[in-house]
Amino acid sequence: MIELRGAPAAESLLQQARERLQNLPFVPHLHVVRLGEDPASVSYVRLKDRKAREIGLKSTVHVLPEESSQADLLVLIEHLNQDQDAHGILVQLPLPRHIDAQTVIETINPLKDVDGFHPENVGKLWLGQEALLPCTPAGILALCDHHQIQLSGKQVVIVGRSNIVGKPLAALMLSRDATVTIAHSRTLNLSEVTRRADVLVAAVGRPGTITPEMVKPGAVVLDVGVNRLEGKLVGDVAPEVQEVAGALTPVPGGIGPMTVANLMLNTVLAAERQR
Ligand SMILES: Nc1nc(=O)c2c([nH]1)NC[C@@H]1CN(c3ccc(C(=O)N[C@@H](CCC(=O)O)C(=O)O)cc3)C=[N+]21
Repeated sequence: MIELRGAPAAESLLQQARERLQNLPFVPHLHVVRLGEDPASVSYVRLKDRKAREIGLKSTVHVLPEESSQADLLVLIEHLNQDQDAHGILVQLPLPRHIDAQTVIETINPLKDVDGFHPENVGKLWLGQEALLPCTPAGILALCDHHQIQLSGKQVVIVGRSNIVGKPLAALMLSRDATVTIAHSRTLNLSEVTRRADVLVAAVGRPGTITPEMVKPGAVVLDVGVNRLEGKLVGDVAPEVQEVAGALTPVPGGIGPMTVANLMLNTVLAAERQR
């Protein structure tokens, strides 16, 4: 089993971001908005802020109280939309229940939408037009490229149909001429479907979802899960899958670092387009 480590692939994305940065007459500025003190959100936002500074971007984290109104959040976003010194805007998800995430996402200027979640960017992605791409799916493609995993003509099965991973990843895999299946919680005979996969992607958010009998021997397995289990970070793929897979991404140290690296690249790309 080949371990598909994210760090070296993430480094080449970061290198690309640094090089493009050199050719800009100003320093791009990433703004991350967080509501409340959910420990996972605090830790992810810190990771993004630290990496941004590390590669020489400006980074500001805006922390609003958990009980802030949706109107207050929208006012901040509209302010950042107007701000010439805000090139990337990211609102950390999940948001508290009294706030409608879709409304928030649609308020962000699509040119500054470094998450690639705005409907304009989603539409462009499916049309094959230039767009800001969602960080995790784009990171998955970059990881495949780095490890020379061929996608053209292959059976790619994605388990999970979220707007942030499953659906956009399907569009990106299609653009690479893969044959794409999206499976989900209602899929009948799930293991029959997953066993057809040359490349199997687990993006469900539940530990142990992918078990060895669901994997074709030798298949590439990409674990997008980030679950905290008894204080440990685990993916969606059961450890025993190592005995069957031809290649597997570790958690941590697999897709996670690719997501953060792509956010940095997106911030630079967004800044280039705002010149
Ligand atoms: N608007 C928005 N955009 C996001 O991109 C977004 C979000 N909300 N909400 C939460 C998820 C989750 N996410 C991760 C980022 C980095 C790692 C990461 O770097 N993980 C490390 C380990 C980090 C650790 O130890 O906790 C790894 O897998 O090696 C994981 C998960 C981005 N998300």
